[in-house]
Amino acid sequence: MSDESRIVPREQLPSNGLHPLPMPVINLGHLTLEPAIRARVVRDIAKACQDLGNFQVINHGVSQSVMDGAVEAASDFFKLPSEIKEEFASEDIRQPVRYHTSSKDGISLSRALLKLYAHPLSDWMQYWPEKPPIYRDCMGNFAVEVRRVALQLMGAILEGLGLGKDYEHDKFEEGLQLLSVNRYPKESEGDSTIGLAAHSDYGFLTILLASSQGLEVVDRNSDSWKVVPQLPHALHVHVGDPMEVLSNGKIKTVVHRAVLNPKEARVSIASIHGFALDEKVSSAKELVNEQNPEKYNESSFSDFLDHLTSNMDKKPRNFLESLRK
Ligand SMILES: O=C(O)CCC(=O)C(=O)O
Ligand SMILES: [Fe+2]
Repeated sequence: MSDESRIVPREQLPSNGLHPLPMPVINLGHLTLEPAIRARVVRDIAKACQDLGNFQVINHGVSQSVMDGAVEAASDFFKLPSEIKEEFASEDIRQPVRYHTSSKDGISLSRALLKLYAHPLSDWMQYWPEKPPIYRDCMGNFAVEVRRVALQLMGAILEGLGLGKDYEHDKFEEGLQLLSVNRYPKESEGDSTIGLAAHSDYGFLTILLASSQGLEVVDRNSDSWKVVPQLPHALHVHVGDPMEVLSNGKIKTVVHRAVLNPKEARVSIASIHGFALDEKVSSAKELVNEQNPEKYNESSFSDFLDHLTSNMDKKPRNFLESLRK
């Protein structure tokens, strides 16, 4: 996603697309069971975050009808005549609702994007599209439900880091949620086989719902691209730059991209979760010591947007790298 991500020169990596990534699948329902079971799930999530940076969740509490409704609303929006969609176009990357199809951001090679601020919903929904008529309800229901999953996961990850599930509780509760609603053409109709080039996200967590396969991630073990399998009823989760900062490098951000699907146009909804616009993220003091000195300077989402704006005309610099001490 253009505004919440950084560009990484990963194009040189071999594409190993035929080999799907072995994907941990976490049963989130087990998080609310007895302490011993919860502790095991927390360990599995912590391991997935540290080893791979991504995993999938099932039994997450977002109903299939809510997921289908969000995908339908997204698809129907992108089918609207251009002049209706273009009403949401803006050069200002701070706009809470923004539509674009150009490759000005350097990473949208063959995609249309509608970016929406989503939390608190009552502040932002009034700016969302009113067409198609199901849009606000369907996307709003998904936003609320997926945010609950994100907060639950964040608690488990913080617990897994040894910080306790309520670490910085208020900052997560009051944090931003952004939806990147993406539409990619069928492969034969795209300008390039890549829809969205390599990047990492500017949120602690991204939860992704997609209508079909197309997401690829860099597998750290083989340093090659791997296809993310599309599992029924599952949501895909990956960590972003602020998680690397908060964990002082214990958890690494995930470089990913979207390739065009050969069989059909594809819609994806990435829900991105961070602190409030001006709230700084720094490495947890509990994870900093003589052996592990603080690796990053603190920054806010607002700093990231400033960074994007000031690098817009040049090849964008990697934001996370710019924070490294
Ligand atoms: O469409 C996808 O699979 C990925 C989308 C994504 O990475 C994003 O919106 O940041
Ligand atoms: Fe992304």
